[in-house]
Amino acid sequence: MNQDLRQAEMLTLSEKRLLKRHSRSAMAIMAMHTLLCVVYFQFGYFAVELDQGLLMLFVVWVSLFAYQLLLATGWTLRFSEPSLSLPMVLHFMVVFMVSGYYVDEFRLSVVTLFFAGLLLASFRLSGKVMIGVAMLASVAYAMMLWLAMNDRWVELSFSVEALQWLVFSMISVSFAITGGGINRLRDALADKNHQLARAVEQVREMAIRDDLTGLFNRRHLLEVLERQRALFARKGLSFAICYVDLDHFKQINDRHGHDWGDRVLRRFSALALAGMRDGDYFGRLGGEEFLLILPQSNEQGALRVAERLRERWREESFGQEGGPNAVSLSVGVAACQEDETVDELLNRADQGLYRAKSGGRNQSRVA
Ligand SMILES: Nc1nc2c(ncn2[C@@H]2O[C@H](COP(=O)(O)OP(=O)(O)OP(=O)(O)O)[C@@H](O)[C@H]2O)c(=O)[nH]1
Repeated sequence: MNQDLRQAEMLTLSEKRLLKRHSRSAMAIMAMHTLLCVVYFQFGYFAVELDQGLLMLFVVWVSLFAYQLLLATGWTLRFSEPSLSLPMVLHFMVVFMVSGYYVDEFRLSVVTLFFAGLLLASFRLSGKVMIGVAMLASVAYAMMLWLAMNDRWVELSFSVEALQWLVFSMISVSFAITGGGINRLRDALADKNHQLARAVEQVREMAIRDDLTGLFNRRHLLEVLERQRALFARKGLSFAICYVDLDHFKQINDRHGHDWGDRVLRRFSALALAGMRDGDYFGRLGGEEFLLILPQSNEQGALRVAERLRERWREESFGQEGGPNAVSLSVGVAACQEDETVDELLNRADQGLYRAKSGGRNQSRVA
């Protein structure tokens, strides 16, 4: 659970980083466009008055900063497409077409940066949406041209302007098609990453689980014990263990077959797991031996847990299904002592188990 939360947090963090990069690129494109317009204005090619031009600059940059702010705060993460690439590229389109209207001599050059916007959007938008945007841009260019022609018909050459429109439309569609390809590659890569992450998670699970029962395996139990041992040494958090062994298990295999032995092991695992407290650890050490690790427990508490498990297990019977009637268990209980190693603790619990076995089995003993 905690692992999932951590992963989700990391995903959100990397998504935030990507969004910041995305919005910085958008700002850079608009900054270049602004610079170009300012240069054309200086040389008298941008046909607006100074105050009108400043107002346009103000509107463009305020809206861009608002977009930047939404992205930087992570507010857009609630959307399925948090970079807002579609509104961004449409915003570029409107701005570039409006400036194109005012620059007759270099019209195509001021709308060229729209291709950079398309390329940026292609990291997020599907091929179909990209083609749609490119067609819309082509229509917007034609409308802008129609308005400019209406206003300044005598000065403009229809054939040159129409040719430039054609070039713009063709390049837009080409960018959209290439962008669609980039997008598909990105999706395939994301898919592969997802599969890889799942495979890593499966390998991790396989490394800590026992094949037959699905419980934690010996290696993981020893890791947990070392961790509990360190917590005890550092923070004084005590813990206890129950070393559990099914009685006369060899006879089950011998009389009822190995499959029945496996079935009993699985049934016992499920029963023990079902009765466990959150925060406790239960696993199979090997064969018919199991280990219960009880954080923040002393030996009396652990003894109660062991006895409860023994009682519940005694009520299980496989006789009606053709298996053994009742299988008892023996438990060795030990609480970790200061300066005791994990090996020493396990040995002590094993001694308790030995005493339970030699005392007639079907009982728990504290060591
Ligand atoms: N079915 C099955 N049997 C297993 C598995 N692992 C170990 N065993 C068997 O468990 C039996 C353990 O026998 P012993 O160690 O003599 O212990 P026991 O018969 O339970 O006797 P006590 O522990 O003294 O009560 C052996 O026959 C092993 O072959 C397993 O995964 N599946």
